[in-house]
Amino acid sequence: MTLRLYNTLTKEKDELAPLFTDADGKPHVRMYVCGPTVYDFAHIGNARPVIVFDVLFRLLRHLYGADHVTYVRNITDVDDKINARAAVEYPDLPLNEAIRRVTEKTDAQFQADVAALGCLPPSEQPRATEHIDAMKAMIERLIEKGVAYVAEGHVLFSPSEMNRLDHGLPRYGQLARRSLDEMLAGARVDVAPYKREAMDFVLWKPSDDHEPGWPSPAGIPGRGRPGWHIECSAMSMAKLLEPFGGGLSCDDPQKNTFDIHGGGIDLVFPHHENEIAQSCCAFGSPRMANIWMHNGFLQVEGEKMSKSTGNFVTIRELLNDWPGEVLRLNMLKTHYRQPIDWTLKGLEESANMLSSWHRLADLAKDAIVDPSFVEALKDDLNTPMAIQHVSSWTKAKPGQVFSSASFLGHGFLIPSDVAERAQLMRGALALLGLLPPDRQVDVARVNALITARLEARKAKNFAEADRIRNELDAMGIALKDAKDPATGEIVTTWEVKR
Ligand SMILES: Nc1ncnc2c1ncn2[C@@H]1O[C@H](COP(=O)(O)OP(=O)(O)OP(=O)(O)O)[C@@H](O)[C@H]1O
Ligand SMILES: [Zn+2]
Repeated sequence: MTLRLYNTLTKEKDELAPLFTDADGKPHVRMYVCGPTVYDFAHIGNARPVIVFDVLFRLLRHLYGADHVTYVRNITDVDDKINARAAVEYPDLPLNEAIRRVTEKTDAQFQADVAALGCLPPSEQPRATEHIDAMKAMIERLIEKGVAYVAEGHVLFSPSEMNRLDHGLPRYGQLARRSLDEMLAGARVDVAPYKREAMDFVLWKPSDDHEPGWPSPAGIPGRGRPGWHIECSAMSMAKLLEPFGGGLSCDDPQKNTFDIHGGGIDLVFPHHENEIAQSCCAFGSPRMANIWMHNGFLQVEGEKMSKSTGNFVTIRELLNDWPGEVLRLNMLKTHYRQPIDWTLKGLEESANMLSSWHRLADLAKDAIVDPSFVEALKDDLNTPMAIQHVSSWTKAKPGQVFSSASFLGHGFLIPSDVAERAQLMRGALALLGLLPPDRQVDVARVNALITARLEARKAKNFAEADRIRNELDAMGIALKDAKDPATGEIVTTWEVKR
């Protein structure tokens, strides 16, 4: 089966068909996920998209090869929430210096938190402040096309003007499945005076002298700063279109569409709708990204975990009590589109489950990736199904056919050989990012050191042999020497210490 992903745009599971081909003739997948606004500790709800799209990134690397996937997750380091936090936290510093301190500190915390949750660094993590020129170029293009206008030092995007353009572009509201007329009818009455219509949204706004700002686009005097939505349109252009032959100077729609765009379900409207409006109008392309994926909410007692309601627990706090892999597994037990209720009981179950998995994986030195396990992930990242499969390796009796009727309609055979099950377990855990760092054994290095130690012993260089044993010990590897009864030679086996 090819990889199928649920697409918010089509409301169906669509097959991924990468648009770009690398020089070696192999397909290249491009994925963009909206990243954090860096002003405060991330909560475990914010970790959900990071973990979900990390699993997808790992799966794509497995299916297409690590060199054939580009995953971009941005860092929003210009935002009024950041300005507000900086003024409160460092009232004695000039605002721009205070902002720099807040964003640097928060970004470092975020990177450390998500690394502890087993997430690989994305291929690129562009910062909004490094792409202001790209934002300005897009804004000027949108004004030229008549879908954006200048008013009182602001630049605003007009969804009504977009819908008046008649050239195969998406209608505003296509992703959210809401019509612009309905939205306008239901809009608030206290619309900012510089907006022509209630649904118009900000591309650029003026900055006071003490606020962060850059020379404004489109001949507007003075300084200003971008709105949130244009940041993602510009950064995805800079990282996923221009390096692949697309961009503002290219009017080939194929070259101005990338493969996957993701984020939490709350980003569908207005953020992603507005990203689509900006990008499709700027490039004249019918699609910004082919597949739009959205994760469901992490909830506490039925309510979305969020900063504003105060019902949140930070990743950092949870990491004090639980290994990152337990938090990660607890997230993956639920399908990414379903809501998760975050409970202590769930965490305890995940901890138990994971320790039995690790015990089995520790029996193996090598990893094998089980095709049925991968099939589950290829079906819209069905992690609960994949986990059910993995659990069967520890639970069911070897040799038994595990007949889960729901498992893609087939039963599957549990290998009777424990060594084989251990290898499968190691492969599955690596693909899900659930091996703790001390269990991610560099097998080639261990084997090379063991060979070197045996050679040292043969040469009666016992000091060197002991040094190597100590080095392996520090890596968490325990050695066992035995004599091969047939040849009389020393044979060394190893295992990961618990
Ligand atoms: N409870 C949650 N469950 C799943 N994803 C979430 C949750 N809260 C935020 N996200 C996601 O985290 C990412 C960062 O979002 P954002 O920076 O808007 O979060 P936030 O400002 O902390 O939100 P809130 O104020 O609601 O807590 C987005 O992709 C968003 O969809
Ligand atoms: Zn975005």
